[in-house]
Amino acid sequence: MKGVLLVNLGSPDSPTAKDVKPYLDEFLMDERVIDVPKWLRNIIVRGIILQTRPKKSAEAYSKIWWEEGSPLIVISERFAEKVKNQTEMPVALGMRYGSMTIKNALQELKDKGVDEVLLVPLYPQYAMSSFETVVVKTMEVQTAHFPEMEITTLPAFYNNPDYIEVLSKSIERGLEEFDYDHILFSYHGIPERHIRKSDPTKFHCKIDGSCCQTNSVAHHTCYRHQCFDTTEKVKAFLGLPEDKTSISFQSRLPNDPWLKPFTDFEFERLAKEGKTKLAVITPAFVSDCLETLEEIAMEGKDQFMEAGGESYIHIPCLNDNEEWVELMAKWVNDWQSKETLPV
Ligand SMILES: C=CC1=C(C)c2cc3[nH]c(cc4nc(cc5[nH]c(cc1n2)c(C)c5CCC(=O)O)C(CCC(=O)O)=C4C)c(C)c3C=C
Ligand SMILES: [Fe+2]
Ligand SMILES: [Fe+2]
Repeated sequence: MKGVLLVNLGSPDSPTAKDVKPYLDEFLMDERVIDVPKWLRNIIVRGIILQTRPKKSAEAYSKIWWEEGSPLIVISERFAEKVKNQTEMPVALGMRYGSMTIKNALQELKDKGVDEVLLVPLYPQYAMSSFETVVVKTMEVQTAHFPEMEITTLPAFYNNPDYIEVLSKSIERGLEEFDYDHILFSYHGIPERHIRKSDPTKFHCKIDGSCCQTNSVAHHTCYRHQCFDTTEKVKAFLGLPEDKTSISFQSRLPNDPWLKPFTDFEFERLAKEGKTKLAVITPAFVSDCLETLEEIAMEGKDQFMEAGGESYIHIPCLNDNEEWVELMAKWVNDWQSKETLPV
């Protein structure tokens, strides 16, 4: 029998340093996130980052935590529940890190008689630190515990026309009541090195896109160009003028070169250039989370206003929006009945 496994990033169990620490330990000790030899990762993560970050992160999580729990988890659960209502197949939800494990989710599917699974990493763009680690972890769990299960992965949907339409319409709704003079597309950053590592052509990512024009693998452009592609397609769908939009990358750790321009620097640049009414969208995330609710909606607003901005909104992610649920249900049901996957 066929079934669906939705996987998102995960969150700590509570917004306390005690629970944030083991969560960050699992996250940052992932070799696809901090991609250095294990001995060095140990020193960087356990010897340096985990000494101070859990307290700081716990404070940030406290600001956005809901009564029901982590926004990312609660939203993902609502989304999964709605998708469940639109398909005959069993649907389970797992997280790459934290206590809602992929293993438990696969067990839930197995208990319902599932032996053919459609794995849906809940990331529009393909990065080794997001999409790829979900796939690798799921395959490891499958090999170790569920060898009889067959797993198929839904590809990154960053440029799928139906996804672009659903995303664009949600942005349009978000902009209805807001008189903007600029829209910033802020994507999660990654170290530049990750682009080179997961760029299928193994060349440096080039601004004109010539680095990654091949269809030989599932993610036929690098993460950075997938972000550009999502942006360009939304701009085309909504007819947004070139001079009213730009792209940036948020969230970074010190020491490595990360993708530029940085979102926080862009807030200052835009305000100084006289773009004082700013709308920010975050299309690397399908559900709102710490990175959108705290870093963009709260901190970002303060940074922009302090730099001279007059008005600011963060347009929510797709979350459990009906059109997004319907699209996901269409994708999974097409896989069930016709064996087709979105392209
Ligand atoms: C959109 C996809 C994501 C990519 C790519 C990604 C890469 C990446 N992230 C870190 C470090 C941290 N990220 C943190 C939070 C976080 N990251 C994503 C998504 C991607 N990360 C989400 C959805 C979230 C929010 C989780 C939530 O519970 O709401 C954090 C934890 C918070 C903090 O301390 O700031 C860290 C740390 C790295 C190093 C990286 C690529 C190398
Ligand atoms: Fe992250
Ligand atoms: Fe590229």
